[in-house]
Amino acid sequence: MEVQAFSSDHPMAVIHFYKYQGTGNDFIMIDNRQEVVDKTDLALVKQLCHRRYGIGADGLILIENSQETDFEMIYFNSDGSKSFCGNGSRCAVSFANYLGMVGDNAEFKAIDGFHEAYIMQDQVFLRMRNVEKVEQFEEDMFINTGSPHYIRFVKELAAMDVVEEGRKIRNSELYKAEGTNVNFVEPTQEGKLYVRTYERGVEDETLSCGTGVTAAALASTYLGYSSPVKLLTPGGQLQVAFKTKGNDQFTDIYLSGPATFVFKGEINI
Ligand SMILES: N[C@@H](CCC[C@H](N)C(=O)O)C(=O)O
Repeated sequence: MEVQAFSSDHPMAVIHFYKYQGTGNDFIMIDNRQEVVDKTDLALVKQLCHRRYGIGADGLILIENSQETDFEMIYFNSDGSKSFCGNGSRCAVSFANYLGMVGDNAEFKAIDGFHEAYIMQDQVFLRMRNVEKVEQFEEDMFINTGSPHYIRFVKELAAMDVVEEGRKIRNSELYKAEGTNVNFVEPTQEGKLYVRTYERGVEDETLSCGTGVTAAALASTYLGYSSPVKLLTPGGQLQVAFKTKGNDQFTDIYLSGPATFVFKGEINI
């Protein structure tokens, strides 16, 4: 990845940022109501997310004003590509609450449409978009939960090379143009699902993926699981509740888990 180090010699602007994490999926949050960040500057997004030359994060989120709803959330992966992010949205709701833009209930706009969310104790509950279809590939599945997810149930997930296996699927003929996130899932003895995710746009394994665990929870209904499904990721625990409609449709999908402020700072660009 090509990035440039920050230069503090001739600062042109100061950006105040906040760092949040949702089960270890970490994000730079910026209040962009005054348009301090040029959202077409993808080199800046890459630079800010870089773990050695920048602040370091899986993604960057801009919170902007919206005419239609409480706020708009604009999500960038660390490589500058755009998508929808479940954990990022939960962190965005927590950040918007901190900014005083919303109370414990919020409605916001994202790249995949409008979302409702609420905060209860230390958990943020996020309503995901309805899922209209599940694609089946022998034992694997593909579900779009706002972002695209390939799901494979495996054994001995803890020992698996998720980066190598995930990258093969992400770069396969079927997906290489648009890319896909790849989730490896293993049922646990306690009736939960252990999920590890290779994320496109980060091009690495992340500690957790909200849209990914949502896809895994919906896919697990074909193995006899029912709502709510508890999921363990390397970064912590999430829950997905939903209603089923017919064979492969899901409505009222709620992803919930913690969304935590880590630190804040400022950077000259
Ligand atoms: N970590 C996210 C998903 C982020 C988007 C993904 N990498 C993509 O490009 O589709 C989540 O919590 O949902």
